[in-house]
Amino acid sequence: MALDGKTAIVTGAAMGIGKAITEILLKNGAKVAVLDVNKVEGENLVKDLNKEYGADRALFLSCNVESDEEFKAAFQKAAEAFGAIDILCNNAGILNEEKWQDMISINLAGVIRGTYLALEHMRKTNGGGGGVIVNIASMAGLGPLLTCPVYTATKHGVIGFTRAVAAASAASNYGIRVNALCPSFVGTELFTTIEHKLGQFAHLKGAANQLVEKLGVLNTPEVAECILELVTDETKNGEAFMVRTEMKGYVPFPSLSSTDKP
Ligand SMILES: NC(=O)C1=CN([C@@H]2O[C@H](COP(=O)(O)OP(=O)(O)OC[C@H]3O[C@@H](n4cnc5c(N)ncnc54)[C@H](O)[C@@H]3O)[C@@H](O)[C@H]2O)C=CC1
Ligand SMILES: CC/C=C\C[C@H](O)/C=C/C=C\C=C\C=C\C(=O)[C@@H](O)C/C=C\CCC(=O)O
Repeated sequence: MALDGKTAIVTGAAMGIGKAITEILLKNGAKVAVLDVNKVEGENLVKDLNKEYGADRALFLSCNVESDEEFKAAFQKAAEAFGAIDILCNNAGILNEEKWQDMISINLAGVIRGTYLALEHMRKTNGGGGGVIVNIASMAGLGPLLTCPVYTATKHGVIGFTRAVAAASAASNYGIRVNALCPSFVGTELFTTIEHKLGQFAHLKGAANQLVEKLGVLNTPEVAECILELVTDETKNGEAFMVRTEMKGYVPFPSLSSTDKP
């Protein structure tokens, strides 16, 4: 899928990984709607991006992914401004084990909400042009992060939802691919402020620090490169792509097909 002339929505795009995703999509010719709850950061970013990439290439839309109305309105405004939507990156997420209900609401329900809205706008069986959705999960969606059980649960949920909806979209001829990205640690505000956001298992932070030592810390452009691969490779649907400092690749899952022997 070439990105020239394509249009994208990125959630949680005012900073961190979402900002890097926005930049790589713009660099490759797409127009991007930057959705975020942080109006100041979002508006400033879009001002700078439009100076760098050309007027009206980026659009800021204030949107909390927890709100059906705000998300719906943002999709509508982006579609009106750009003509259609081809790409959605469900990136908005938080890590705060003390506010675990908020994490479920943003990290998992927000991804489901965004995906279902995108299916309505983009599916070929509803007059749309098809497209691609990338959900930002985490390596914590593949295995347990001891200090963060609820964060781990939300990211496992994102991967399960992504795989199921991808298969359902293909079986329904929607023309929409859905994939998940699973980065290890990335040097953003979410990562650098973690110490203050651990809940009852904060005493295990030594183990988390050892994991950081072992896995290292990615930078946001490295993560954005992987998004580009998931967006442009039209052979990929229902995949989880893991990226770590020393390796990256598609994650194998056990086959549970009824034709397989146990
Ligand atoms: N930083 C890391 O180590 C890793 C992060 N991730 C995931 O990547 C995604 C982005 O994380 P980072 O860039 O690191 O975080 P960040 O904290 O640097 O940026 C998150 C952005 O999302 C926005 N946001 C938060 N709640 C929102 C809501 N309810 N609605 C709309 N926007 C909202 C924030 O205002 C901010 O601009 C998250 O889903 C996170 O779980 C995955 C693996 C590693
Ligand atoms: C402190 C949390 C900061 C950011 C959250 C973010 O989403 C990053 C997560 C990064 C790593 C997740 C690790 C998951 C660990 C597991 O799956 C463990 O069960 C296995 C641990 C290590 C495997 C390394 C290896 O030996 O190859």
